[in-house]
This record gives sequence, structure tokens and C-alpha cells, in this order.
Amino acid sequence: MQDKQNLEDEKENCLTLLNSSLLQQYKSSLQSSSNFISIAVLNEVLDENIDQLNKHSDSILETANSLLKNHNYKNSTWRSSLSTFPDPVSIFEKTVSCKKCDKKNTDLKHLHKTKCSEKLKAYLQDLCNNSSSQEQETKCDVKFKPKFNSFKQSKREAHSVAEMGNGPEQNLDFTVIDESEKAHKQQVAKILFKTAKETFLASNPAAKRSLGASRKAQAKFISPMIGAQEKQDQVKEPEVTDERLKHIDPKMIEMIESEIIDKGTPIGWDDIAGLEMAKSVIQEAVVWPMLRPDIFTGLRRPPKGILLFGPPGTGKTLIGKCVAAQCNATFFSISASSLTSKWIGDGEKMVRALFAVARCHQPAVIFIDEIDSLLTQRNDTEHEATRRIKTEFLVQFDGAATGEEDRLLIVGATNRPQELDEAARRRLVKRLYIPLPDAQARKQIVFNLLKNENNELTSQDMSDVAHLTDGYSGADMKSLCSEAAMGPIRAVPLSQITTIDRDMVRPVNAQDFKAALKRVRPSVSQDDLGQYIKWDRTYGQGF
Ligand SMILES: Nc1ncnc2c1ncn2[C@@H]1O[C@H](COP(=O)(O)OP(=O)(O)OP(=O)(O)O)[C@@H](O)[C@H]1O
Repeated sequence: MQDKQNLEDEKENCLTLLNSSLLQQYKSSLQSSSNFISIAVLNEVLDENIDQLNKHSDSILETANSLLKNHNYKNSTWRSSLSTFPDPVSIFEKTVSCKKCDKKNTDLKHLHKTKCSEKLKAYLQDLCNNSSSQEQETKCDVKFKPKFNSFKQSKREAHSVAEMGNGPEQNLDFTVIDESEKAHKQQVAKILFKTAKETFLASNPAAKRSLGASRKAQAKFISPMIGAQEKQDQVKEPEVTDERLKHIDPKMIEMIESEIIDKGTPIGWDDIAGLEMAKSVIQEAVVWPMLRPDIFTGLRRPPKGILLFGPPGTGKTLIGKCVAAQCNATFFSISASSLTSKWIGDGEKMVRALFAVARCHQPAVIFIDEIDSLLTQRNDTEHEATRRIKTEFLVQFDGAATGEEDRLLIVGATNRPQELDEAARRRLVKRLYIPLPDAQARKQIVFNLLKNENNELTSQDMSDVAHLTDGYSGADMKSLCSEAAMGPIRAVPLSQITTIDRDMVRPVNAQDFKAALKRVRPSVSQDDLGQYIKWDRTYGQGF
């Protein structure tokens, strides 16, 4: 009698423990960031007990299915979703039952016999071990169905033995991982593992066409980012409204308008120090005719191209910008070397597009820096692509030159005029030498640059600086002033540099310039100057 009672008690304890263990897992899964276990438990419970759930079945079903569909949402969302679930813990408590006989809250032996709850336990154990890797796989509408393979069978047996032989505490120790489990894990990992390429292709089938295949330079770019292709496809082609641009690649037009059109601050004549002769020639030959095309006709017709040559950093670009600003013209600035390198293969089209866009923005100034790299004297080593760009440039140039209505000016700039070929020289009718600034111009540059700085230099100090900087270019003068302007900052103790008030920084003084002169040296050599002068005498405007 006593034995029978003990057996009943043991059964009762085991049953409670089994249930409480599952409950424990369920409850702790609610607290964790992963809702995978709880979904699985709910799913299993639903599967096994759906017809016993009576009045709650609809809401449980609904919630569980919505959880299955959206398993990836965050912990907080997951927990709040439980508010639609009427007391899930107690429902679960009531619903662990035997599948085979439909017996509710059945005893452990019975569950062992029918392998019903064992199935659930083994399944949960498996889920515990693999939840992180399998979580990715749960993004589906179908409910989880536990699969029982030999591994699970052997594990179930192991657990059964543990349960019967070592008592309830050890029965539920799921941390023991045996060899067969390891093998199983490896198998699972093998099935679940996908290479980056496989994952990418699965989500972006369009990429299959381009991956590994050789692409031409002009082929459409296929983004390797997932979803980027769709976005890229959605990007609207820029609309071309002008008839003259109908045959031009819209992307090139867009690029010219965004990158090549200079939208910087307009430059005035006073911003350019010295160069009085060059300025007056340009004003007369280019600016006025652009402003009054009606009176500059016939013999007074302005040149379509001018060449500015001289040492680097003497203000050739400044002059180009100033001409555009004075003529109220659009300023297109491009470096010839970028035509042969940046747009390799497309340089020819680029030249055509550039002139076409410029015609739509008249009056326009097309400034071509380093023009020597485009219009060099022909030689045997010249690249075919470069030759084609050059031919296209000359064709476009002549078109612009002969078009009576066109108000286009091409300004070429070079530091190596001697490398220009005859065809280029002939077309760039006005060839102006832009020399190093003289003392007066250097003083002017210092004055202009210090205008907006806190300084205590007198006019005499500036003259002194100008006399000490013979051979400096305009760009060298700018570097000198920047260096001198660092003097007051270097005088601030290091500990105060991050906190010091702007007004407490002392003004720039003559001493700073003396120090800067030791660091900044002229960049142009006398030999180079000799070459410019010689070329100017031969081909230049000669002033
Ligand atoms: N005559 C000048 N007057 C005022 N600033 C000048 C003058 N010449 C040069 N600079 C200064 O030097 C900088 C560089 O000048 P700029 O780019 O016009 O020279 P560049 O002759 O076109 O040089 P590069 O041949 O290297 O292209 C200018 O931004 C300007 O600050």
C-alpha cells in the first residue's frame, strides 16, 4: 500500500517537474531576447492540444501564428504581443497532455510509453542547442514540426535513463552534449551554412548575370549591395529638354552640370594682383565683345580661343574665372589630363558633351587647364584614344569658332607652351604670358590676403615682404601668408590651444613673415622663366 502511494507520489513529482521544467523554459524564453523557444513551445502546444483549448484557441492561434511570421521582432515587441495572449503560462500548464490517448495532465510513465512529452522535451532540448543558428530559418509561415531522427531518439533514450535512474534533477540537465549531438550539430551546420556568394545570389538574382563575368568599362554597373539594384533601377534618368542635347548621354550632361560648371564666388579684376597688361588685353579682346556682340562684328570679331601661359600659380585660373564673371558667362572648368585619364574611353564623348552643354548655357567660357596634355605635338607614342579626343576637340573648337551665333570662349592654360602643337597655336589666337607677380603685385597679394585677418602690418612692412619675395609666384605668396598666419597660433601655450578665446590670439606681425620666409621658398626656377620668355617672344602677344 505504502509502495503504491510512493509510486504515485513519484509520478506526481515527475509530472510536476516535467511541466515546471517546460514552464521554466517557456518563462525564461519570454525574458530573453530570443523568442524562438517560446514560439516552439507554443507551437507544439497548439499542435498537440488545439481542440482542448476551447475558448482561447482563436486568440492563441492568432498570436502564435503572428509570432511565427514575425519572429524577428525585438524583445519588447515580443513581450507586448503577449497582451493579446490570455495568460499563456497557465494555458500551457493545463495543456501538456498525451497526444496518443488525449489524456490531459497525464503521468510521466504514460508519457514515456507514448513518447509524447519526451518528444516535446527532446525537441526543446534541440532547439535550446541550435536556437541561435536556426533562428534565421524560422522566417516562414509554416508552423514548426519537430523532426525525430536517430540522434533525437538516442538522446531521448539517454534522457529516459537519466530520468528513471538518477532522479528528477538530473533528468532535466540539458547541458550534457554527447558525441552524437556534436555530429548532429555539424550536420545541421552543414545544411544551414551558405557561402556569402550563395546568400547574395539568393537575395539578389540579378547579380548572377554579372558575378564572375567580365564587364566592359561601359557596361551598366550592378551594385553588390542587396536591394541596391532595385534602387538604382528606380533612379530616374535626368530629363533632357534641350533639342541640342538629344544625342548626348544624359548622365554625362548631369555630370558636366554638377562637376564641371564652376559655381564658386565670382572673381573681380581687383582680386587679381598685377598683370595689368594681360587684364586690359583680355578686357578689350574678349570681355567687351562678349558683352556687346552687336558692335564687335567683322574685323572686330573677337577670338574664340585664348591661351594663358606661364609658370604655375600665377593666376591663370583666376583670370579665366574673372573673364566668365565679367561676361556674365557660365564658367566650365576642366583639366585636359582628366579627359585622357578620368574619362578614359569616354573622353571623346565628353568633349562633345561639354561643347553641347556649353552651347546651351551661352555665353560660356570653357577653361581647359593643362591644355598642353591634350594639344601636344603629334608623336609616334601617342595613344589612339588621346588622338581621337584631340581630333574631337579641334572639330568642336572649329564648330564653335565658325558658328556666328555662338558666344563661346575657350581659354586654354598651360605651364608648358612649348609642347603645344601648331594646330593648337593657330586656334588659340591670343597667347598671353602670365608672368610671376612683380613687387607691387606681391604687396597687393599680401594686402588682399591679410584684409580679413587680425594683423598689425604697416604698408612699409608689406613693402618689405614684397621686396624679400622676389621670384615668388602668386600661389607661393599665398602659402607664405598662410605660414605667417600660423605664427600667432604657435605663440599660444599648448595647454590653452583648445580653450583660448579667439580675441586673445595676438595679431599677425612682420616678425611672423620673417619667420615664414625661412620656411616658404619660391617654387619656380629661373631656367623655367627663361623658357617662357623665349616662347613669348616667338609666339606670344609680345607685351
Ligand atoms: N595675380 C594674382 N593675384 C592674386 N592671387 C593670385 C595671383 N596669382 C596667383 N594667386 C593666388 O594663387 C592661387 C593659385 O592661382 P591660380 O590657380 O590662378 O594659378 P594658375 O596659374 O592657374 O596655376 P596652375 O598653372 O598651377 O594651374 C590663387 O588661388 C590665388 O590665391
